Amino acid sequence: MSEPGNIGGFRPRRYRTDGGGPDFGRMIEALRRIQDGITAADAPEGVVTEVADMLEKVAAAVEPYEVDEEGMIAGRRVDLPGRGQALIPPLEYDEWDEDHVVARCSMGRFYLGANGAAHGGVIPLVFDEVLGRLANTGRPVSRTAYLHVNFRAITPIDAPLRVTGTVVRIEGRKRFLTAALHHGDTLCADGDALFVALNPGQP
Ligand SMILES: CCCCCCCCCC(=O)SCCNC(=O)CCNC(=O)[C@H](O)C(C)(C)COP(=O)(O)OP(=O)(O)OC[C@H]1O[C@@H](n2cnc3c(N)ncnc32)[C@H](O)[C@@H]1OP(=O)(O)O
Repeated sequence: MSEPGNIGGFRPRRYRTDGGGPDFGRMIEALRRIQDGITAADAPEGVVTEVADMLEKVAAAVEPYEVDEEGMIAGRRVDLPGRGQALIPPLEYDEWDEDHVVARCSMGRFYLGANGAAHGGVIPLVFDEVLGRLANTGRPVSRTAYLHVNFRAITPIDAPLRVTGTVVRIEGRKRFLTAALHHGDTLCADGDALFVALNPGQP
């Protein structure tokens, strides 16, 4: 798999891989475990109080190191699952070029909607993430103008999922892409999106 370090027109330092600094990946993995664990737990009062105390200490430990967006690590570590951003399911990329992408992920309890199915809002999040990165691979930066999603079957949590994305065509500033999400042979969701390349000065 080849994955560009400098995507689209974003400033090069915005996207980074491990530079040998602090183990940010380990911290985000721990945070993902906390998200899943707390979501899944029905703990007794003493444990809830103890965990709340610990989490307040965790928050207090990192808050002095807040930086502005330009200096952030989360969301910019393209070598980490989900770019090191705990909102995004931990996507791992198997294939990547300027025309298509194939990724894997499994969504934990944090992403549960109900009855074993992933929350419906997570699927557009996954598609926007995968298609956004694909749309901007080797091209000037674009943003999502629309993203249409069809929910074809429930997306199970704690199960291996496959996400594919394809660039269908490009017309000037407009990039049309499609996405699909499978569990085994089951098509769980598909979608199509328009990304529009930004004009100078557009945020
Ligand atoms: C490693 C890092 C990877 C990062 C991955 C994450 C990527 C995530 C990507 C995102 O989620 S971005 C956040 C969500 N999207 C936004 O916030 C975008 C908000 N909208 C905008 O900023 C503007 O609407 C946009 C830049 C998309 C377009 O505005 P413009 O004023 O530049 O475009 P304009 O209105 O001139 O339209 C350009 C063309 O697109 C067409 N168009 C625009 N919006 C459309 C729409 N919604 N539906 C259909 N066509 C649309 C429009 O008709 C026109 O077609 P023609 O050139 O053929 O005339």
